[in-house]
Order: sequence, then C-alpha cells, then structure tokens
Amino acid sequence: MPSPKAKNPGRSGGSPVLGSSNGRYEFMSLTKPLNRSSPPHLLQRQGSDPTTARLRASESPTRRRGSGSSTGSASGQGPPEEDGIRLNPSLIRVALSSLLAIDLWLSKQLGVCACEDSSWGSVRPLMKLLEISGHGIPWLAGTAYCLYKSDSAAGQEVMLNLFMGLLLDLILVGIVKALVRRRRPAHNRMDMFATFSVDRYSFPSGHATRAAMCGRFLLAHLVLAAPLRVLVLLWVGLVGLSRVMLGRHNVTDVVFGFWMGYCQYNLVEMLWLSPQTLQGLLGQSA
Ligand SMILES: CC(C)=CCC/C(C)=C/CC/C(C)=C/CC/C(C)=C/COP(=O)(O)O
Repeated sequence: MPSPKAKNPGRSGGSPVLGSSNGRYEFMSLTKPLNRSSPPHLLQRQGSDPTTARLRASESPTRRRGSGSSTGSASGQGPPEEDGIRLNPSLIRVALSSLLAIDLWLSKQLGVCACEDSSWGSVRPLMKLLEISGHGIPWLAGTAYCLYKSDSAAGQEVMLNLFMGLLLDLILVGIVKALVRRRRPAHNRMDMFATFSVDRYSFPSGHATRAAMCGRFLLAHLVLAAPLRVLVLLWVGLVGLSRVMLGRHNVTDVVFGFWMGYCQYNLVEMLWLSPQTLQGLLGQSA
C-alpha cells in the first residue's frame, strides 16, 4: 500500500522522492548520484529541468568543479560546451597571473639602480636626472614661462594647450592611481621630490604618461631637425627605462603609462583650445 506521499510523485525537497517503476513505487535519494538506469522521467526531475540547469550554470567554476559528480561532467557525462565555458575563466586567470609573475621578476631584474649599493648604483644620479627631466614641476613651470614669454599668438596657443595637457595628465594619472592602488615595487626607495599622496601608488607611471604625451606634442608642434626628433624619442624611452631601473615601477606600469600618454595626446588634440575658443571663454567670463 503506497504512503499518501505517493499521490504526489512530482514533489521534491529534502525528503526522498517516490518513483514508479514497473508499477511499483521505489524510494530514491536526492543526495545520491542518479543511477543511469533510472527511468527518463526521474532523470528529468533530478537536474535537467530548466530551473536546475540555470542554477547549475550560475554556480562558480570552482563550485562546479567541486560538485563534478552531481553534474555528471567529471565522469564525462556533461556536455562538451559546458567544459569549455568552465575552462575559459581559469585560462584567463592563469595567463594574467603568469604575466604578473613575469612583470615582477623582470622589474626586479631591471631595478639595478634602486639604491646606491645596487649593482648599477653608480648610474643612479644619471637616472635621477632623467627622473627630474620628466617630473611635472619642471614641465609645468617651463611651459608657463614659455607662455608668458611668447610674443606670437601661435606660440601662446601651443604653450597654453601644452599646459592644459600637463594638468589633464596629472588629473588622469591621479584618478587611475587612486582606482588601481598598485603598490610600488618593494625594492623602491621612496626618495622622490614633490609628490602627491597618490604617488605612493605605481600604476601607471606618471613620468611615462608625461614623457609619451609631451614627446608626441613636441614632435607634432615644434619644427625640429631629424637628430632632435630622434633625441626626443630617445628621451621618452630613457625616462621609461629609468623608472624601472630606479625601482620606482614595474615594467607594466611604464608600458601602460606610455600607452596612456599616447592616448592623452589624442585627447589634447580633441580638446584643442584655439584663439577663438579662448576669446569666447574670456569674453564669457568678462
Ligand atoms: C609650476 C607650476 C606652474 C605649477 C605647479 C602646479 C603643481 C602643484 C604641480 C605639481 C606637480 C607634481 C608634484 C607632479 C607629481 C609628479 C610625480 C612625482 C609623479 C610620479 O611619477 P611616477 O612616474 O613615479 O608615477
């Protein structure tokens, strides 16, 4: 005589499910893996209904890996595309952590001027000179001076836009540093002059963004002979290299900084302040 529960075979929960096979009711545990010989309607109820499938899909890869026997994929029963989906995030994670490990290792190897007694400690003063050459203060002060001294409208326009670009660079780098909050390499000695509080973070390198942006700016707006153009490019590269050699940055901070500075120049061009715009702005404020 079946129990009253048998009248409602579709009910599920923590209690065993009653199934009918060959006209006889049998108990089946919900916590044990399903026998392959189970009738199709029980297989359906156990995990192949859309709701359960959705729940399984929303589980994290780790959780799904842990419960492989219940999904059937560990025993090779799971659909092949599900395995593919599970592999992708781990592959990306492995690739990123490998890149990070290479970055840290390479940066440590290249940080040969991190202090005076490092293997290349004797060239540290030269590296610090390159640091000053890419610092925000000399660039802002120099540009402001040229703007003040310039007696042509074209010169003033170029210098004003460079000045705006330098301010934009400080703001954008500050925002990214505050968002990413990557610590400077452990071998760095924090002996830089005139820094903001966000400069305790290393991603991206502010010197690299400035060097890349100013380098592009100079090449585009100054009429320079070929050797000088090469010198500008050399300076940009050396500023970036000196950041890693001084132990201030990891390689990825500088590479990203170069890319960011390159893009910042595009932004400066887009927001270019022409004399007409300036007159309009000054006219509005007057
Ligand atoms: C001189 C004029 C006209 C204005 C000064 C405006 C001002 C307060 C500028 C601040 C410039 C400044 C302190 C920039 C920080 C530069 C720096 C140390 C960046 C860190 O570079 P990183 O490569 O180590 O990330």
